[in-house]
Amino acid sequence: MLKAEIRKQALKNRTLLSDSAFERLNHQLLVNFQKLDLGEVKTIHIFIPILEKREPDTFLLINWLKSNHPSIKILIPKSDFETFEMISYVFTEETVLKKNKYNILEPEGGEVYTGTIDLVIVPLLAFDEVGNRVGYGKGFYDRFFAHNKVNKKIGLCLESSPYPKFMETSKFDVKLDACITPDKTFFF
Ligand SMILES: Nc1nc2c(c(=O)[nH]1)N(C=O)[C@@H](CNc1ccc(C(=O)N[C@@H](CCC(=O)O)C(=O)O)cc1)CN2
Ligand SMILES: Nc1ncnc2c1ncn2[C@@H]1O[C@H](COP(=O)(O)OP(=O)(O)OP(=O)(O)O)[C@@H](O)[C@H]1O
Repeated sequence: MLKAEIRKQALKNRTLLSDSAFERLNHQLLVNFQKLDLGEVKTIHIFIPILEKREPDTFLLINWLKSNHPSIKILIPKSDFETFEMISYVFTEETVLKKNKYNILEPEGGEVYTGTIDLVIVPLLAFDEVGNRVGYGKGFYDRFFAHNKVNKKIGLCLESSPYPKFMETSKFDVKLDACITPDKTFFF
């Protein structure tokens, strides 16, 4: 199956989820996220979800981090749709979020972070058995990994099974170290 077809199918599957199924899957993602060893982690880059598009509810993860790992610096992305690059902003109680034209909440002003990032949580539509990913297909995360120093990349996916290894890979594709799904976490 081509990535474009997988993307289409995964987007469709998401729209078919009932509210209660979506809530249950998000809770399971949180439980599996809580099992990660965050001992060495000082900075986490995490996306703010487009809940109306049924993206994994990372607010649950962010709130858990704030309560249980208050010393971890939380970074959120701001996208430039001309260059397809993302900039990292420090997410604090003072951060003002504003919707961009794609309905993504993004920081307005605040502190830009340019140092090493210990862990990036990556939004996924699907993934394969060796850690290749399918996102929206604009290459934001591939560019981000090419231009930033990142120690670990972990995907969040509402679908619990990997696809067979994608045949279609490009030199820009950066593999995940792990993928958290509602059923289990896969390590690659
Ligand atoms: N919540 C969230 N934030 C994120 C991402 C993401 O996947 N989820 N990104 C990950 O890259 C970056 C933004 N990437 C984007 C890539 C493509 C489109 C886009 O083309 N949207 C179209 C069609 C989307 C669709 O097929 O449903 C649209 O909304 O009209 C939007 C954002 C950074 N922030
Ligand atoms: N570092 C880079 N420089 C230039 N182009 C890039 C770079 N990284 C990725 N791209 C381009 O961006 C597009 C990404 O498509 P791909 O199907 O891999 O997206 P994806 O896996 O869904 O990823 P994402 O979630 O990052 O959008 C490809 O056309 C690729 O050539």
